[in-house]
Amino acid sequence: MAFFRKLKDKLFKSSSKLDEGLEAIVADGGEAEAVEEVEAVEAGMLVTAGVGAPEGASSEPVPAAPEVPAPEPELPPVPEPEVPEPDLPPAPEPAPEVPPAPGPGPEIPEPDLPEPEVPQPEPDVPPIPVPPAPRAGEEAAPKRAGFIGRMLGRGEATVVRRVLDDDMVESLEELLIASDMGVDTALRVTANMAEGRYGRKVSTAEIKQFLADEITRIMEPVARPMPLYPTRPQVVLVVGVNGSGKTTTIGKLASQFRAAGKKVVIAAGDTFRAAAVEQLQVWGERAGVPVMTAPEGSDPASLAFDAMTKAQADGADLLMIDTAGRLQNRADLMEELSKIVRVIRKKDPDAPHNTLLVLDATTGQNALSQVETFQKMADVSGLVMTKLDGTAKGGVLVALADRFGLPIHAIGVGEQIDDLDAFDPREFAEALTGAGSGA
Ligand SMILES: Nc1nc2c(ncn2[C@@H]2O[C@H](COP(=O)(O)OP(=O)(O)OP(=O)(O)O)[C@@H](O)[C@H]2O)c(=O)[nH]1
Repeated sequence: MAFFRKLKDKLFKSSSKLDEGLEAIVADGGEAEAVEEVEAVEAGMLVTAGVGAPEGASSEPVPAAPEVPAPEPELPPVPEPEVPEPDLPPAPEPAPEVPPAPGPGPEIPEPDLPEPEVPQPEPDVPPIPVPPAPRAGEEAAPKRAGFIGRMLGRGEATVVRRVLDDDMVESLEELLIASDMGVDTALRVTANMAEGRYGRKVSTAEIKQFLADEITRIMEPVARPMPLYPTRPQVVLVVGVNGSGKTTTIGKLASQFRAAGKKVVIAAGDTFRAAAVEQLQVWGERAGVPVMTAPEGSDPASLAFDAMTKAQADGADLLMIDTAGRLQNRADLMEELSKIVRVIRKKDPDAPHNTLLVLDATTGQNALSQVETFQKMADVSGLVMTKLDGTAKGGVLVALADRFGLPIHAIGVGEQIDDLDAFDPREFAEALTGAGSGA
């Protein structure tokens, strides 16, 4: 899917941060297992040594890691080195030139494990990329390098798996909090994900998929495009703090609505800054949509009223009203927003039909307080999250969905006119966690 690829490419910062963090967590205390042992574990034939699986845990099958071939139920519970692996490419042996595996992914070979804790020198093996900032007490990178190094040396197919226990859950919580998911949401996501899986061995690929599934579950109810009504004009008020991307979003939306055959009018409600009006005019030109303006410093509520009158007279389908960026702690500016709403309701008591709050993903947790404040002032009906490209804070979207349940109509992933798309929870979750990336 083209957009998925685009989103994955553009969400690289969040994704790589989570990717690397998850790999480090699994590697820290994880053990390399031969692929056939993994198969056996997935088929429910092996019991994790030293860890008592809680009652009920074994009743839930562990989803197969994407890179692992189908289970072979007839295998004995102990890995048999002599079991052939016809579908594996012959491993170069030794393979010093093989670059270090970036993930637990197409993992490397090792039938005669386990004896993982015996560190072996690997003078000829290139160093593994060090995962980011290990948390206090973690020594993920060195351990992982040892394993992978030995695996590379042997050229045999293995996957690193770690028992899902309290320590691992705690590390996952910290990682999700660091990705701006917020404490409450991070705790809920990890708890739900771990439920029924305690005591099981999981690979990075599986953890990513479990997380993506849980995030998708939270996000699905809020993924709704902006509703269109038969009312003419449907008034769309666009609000948000300075620089959140309101003007850009209006330009992108206007372009899409126009392409869908809608007659659109834009009102440049930021009458305080001449530059803002000019910027909107540029977007109007790009989108092929007229932009109504008012002299600098004039009352934005008055412009909104005039724009309503014109849009009604012209039979426009949509009137999109830009507003000045306002900080949520500026009571005077927030009051001015209320005035715009009061005035346009003189023309249509149901207006605005949509109040879009545009949030900049890079502001992280501050987005939560912005929603709270704007909800009080402007009865927000939906969200647009911009600048998801290139931020490590994409997790805030999960927190927003979890806490407010407001519809997310669209996400911005760039500055170009077509860099706005419908919000797809599955694609977002997989892009955020790196699931399905082969790791
Ligand atoms: N990378 C990226 N940049 C964006 C996105 N959306 C908007 N921008 C950029 O963010 C900056 C601010 O966008 P504007 O649309 O001017 O924001 P605004 O909310 O209208 O700003 P004010 O009028 O100051 O309140 C511009 O440089 C945009 O190009 C996005 O999805 N991704």
